[in-house]
Amino acid sequence: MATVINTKLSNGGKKRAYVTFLAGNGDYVKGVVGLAKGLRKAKSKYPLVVAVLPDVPVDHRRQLLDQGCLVKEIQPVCPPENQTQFAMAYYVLNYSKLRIWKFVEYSTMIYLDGDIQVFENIDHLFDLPDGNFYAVKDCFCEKTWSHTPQYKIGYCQQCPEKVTWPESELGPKPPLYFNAGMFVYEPSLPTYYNLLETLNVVPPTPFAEQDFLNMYFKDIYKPIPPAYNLVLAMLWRHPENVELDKAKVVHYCAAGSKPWRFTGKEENMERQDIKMLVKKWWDIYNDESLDYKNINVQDVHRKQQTTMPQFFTDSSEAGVFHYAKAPSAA
Ligand SMILES: O=c1ccn([C@@H]2O[C@H](COP(=O)(O)OP(=O)(O)O[C@H]3O[C@H](CO)[C@H](O)[C@H](O)[C@H]3O)[C@@H](O)[C@H]2O)c(=O)[nH]1
Ligand SMILES: O[C@H]1[C@H](O)[C@@H](O)[C@H](O)[C@@H](O)[C@H]1O
Ligand SMILES: [Mn+2]
Repeated sequence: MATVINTKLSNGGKKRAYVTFLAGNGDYVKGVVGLAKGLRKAKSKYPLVVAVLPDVPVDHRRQLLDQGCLVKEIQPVCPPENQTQFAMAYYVLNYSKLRIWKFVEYSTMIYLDGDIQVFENIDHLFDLPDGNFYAVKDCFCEKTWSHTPQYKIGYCQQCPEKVTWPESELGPKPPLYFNAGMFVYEPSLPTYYNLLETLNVVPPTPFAEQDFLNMYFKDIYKPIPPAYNLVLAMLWRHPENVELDKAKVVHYCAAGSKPWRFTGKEENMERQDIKMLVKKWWDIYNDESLDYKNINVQDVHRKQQTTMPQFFTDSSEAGVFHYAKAPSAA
């Protein structure tokens, strides 16, 4: 049976979509293609919007359109000039993710990093009550966190009882901190403009927009279970908090774990659970039956009408794109 992608995306007048982010001409496009196919395999009812920076080449955009994604170009967002050392040099790019708050044609969106795979349907997260910011608690135990007091004293919010937070020396315990590779949010123009204004007066920090979003949404942040964003380091840092067979969403964020670059040589990458998860990612990526063109083959009428790649052409302000039909690749 053909899976019907709900291009009207509505639920009682509310439009919903998944959204990811793509920058550059490197290999992250593979991650996004894999994600589009994973969402299809999980029978997600809602489409995947890809917010692309202008430097994403045409042939990569084409691959995404061919996978049924909605491609929307966004302009880069740059933090104020500063000497900050980002945990990874490229994290500065991720401030551009803030543009997804202006996708107000949708009432609720689920953001997913390109190095995430969805193995089970998570559409029910769209039904969570409005007014909150939902995401999974991060872990502070990997070396990328070595700049933080948490790392230095061995404190992690995943096991807060192990090391007591030294309030007298470091002040009040820090608020819960989420991983920004996956979150449920409501696009909003007032929030969008306020995010950008606030960014201009806040110095950049090592985890870039992840730190910034944590600061900005700390009062409305509601943690959701780790099954909705399994940060791989949890497997060796906090195995007691992980139920691997229940993980619906896996985030290949540990050093050396990106499936499309996987060599198995980096620390922890020889683990059986990691190799199994990398294989599961490849099984989806290589599964031609999950390609958009094959999924829609039985729905001839709909194919004629709506499966043509949709190009977005700028018609209002920079970065806001509306689509126009373009010739089919099929
Ligand atoms: O060259 C690149 C680099 C990144 N990305 C996009 O940016 C996302 C974030 O990059 P990573 O997945 O490599 O980052 P991590 O998962 O290691 O980092 C974590 O911290 C980051 C801090 O900037 C972000 O918040 C990110 O969402 C969060 O999961 C990628 O998934 C991808 O969607 C690209 O498209 N091209
Ligand atoms: O938020 C971070 C980020 O996703 C890193 O890339 C990952 O290595 C860390 O484990 C995680 O805590
Ligand atoms: Mn990631």
